Amino acid sequence: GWGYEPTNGPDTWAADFPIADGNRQSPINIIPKEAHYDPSLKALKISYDPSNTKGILNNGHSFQVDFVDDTDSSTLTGGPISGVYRLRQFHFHWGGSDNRGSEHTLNGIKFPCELHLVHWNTKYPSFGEAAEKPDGLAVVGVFLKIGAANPRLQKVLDALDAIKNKGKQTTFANFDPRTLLPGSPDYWTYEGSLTTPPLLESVTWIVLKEPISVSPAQMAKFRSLLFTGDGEAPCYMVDNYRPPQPLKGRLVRASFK
Ligand SMILES: NS(=O)(=O)c1ccc(O)c(NC(=O)NCCCCO)c1
Ligand SMILES: [Zn+2]
Repeated sequence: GWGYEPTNGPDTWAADFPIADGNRQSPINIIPKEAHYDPSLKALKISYDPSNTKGILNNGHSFQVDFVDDTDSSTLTGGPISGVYRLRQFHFHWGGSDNRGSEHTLNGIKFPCELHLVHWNTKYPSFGEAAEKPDGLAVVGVFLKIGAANPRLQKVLDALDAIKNKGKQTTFANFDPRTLLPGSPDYWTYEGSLTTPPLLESVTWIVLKEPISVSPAQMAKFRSLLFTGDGEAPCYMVDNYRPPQPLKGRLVRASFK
């Protein structure tokens, strides 16, 4: 199956997922000077209920923290979206060293890690249905940059020892993903896709301007995970990022001047 190795990585995905060469693929390189300030863009309204936290899973491509999404208790509204989107999960992408790892880039600069908070439009009956619609998903992206240790990340990182291998999951409760967000509300937004197969063109991307911090030791925790299952030859989970894709005429809007 698909992955991030030379034999199954991003350059091979178009064979099984031809939409990889589509007109609204993600991620992209964001060039702030070429973004269009849109005064009609609203502030993001984020309201999460920590009691919705369901668990943490190594899915063989990243690890994700899953949320109960059968009610409107953890939602995203406002910003560039209409209606109510429910939080489904959050996950990360990262590099084998601090000079790479993010999916979106800023003026061609890669960050060591990128957080994705995945939400789906409640006008559709489920995440799966929404994922197939052009306005089905909204993903908030947050850059992580090397600096002081981030205490908000630590509870997530401390759970990784229990999910080292592909397919492992463990209990994870009462986590408020809001604590992972930076102070500034400023964002860029554009129409794009999932950054992993099936690469569905259903995502309104909302990439926050202000990064959050992560320390080198915390990055080493991310890199201690394995792509591989128990009993397989171990392969460290690193460089699980897709590089930027062609803009193909899309506008990137900014919520700030
Ligand atoms: N990186 S992303 O654009 O925020 C993103 C958000 C939600 C997703 O569902 C996926 N991709 C996905 O689920 N692929 C199916 C197999 C994954 C492991 O089970 C990617
Ligand atoms: Zn992602």
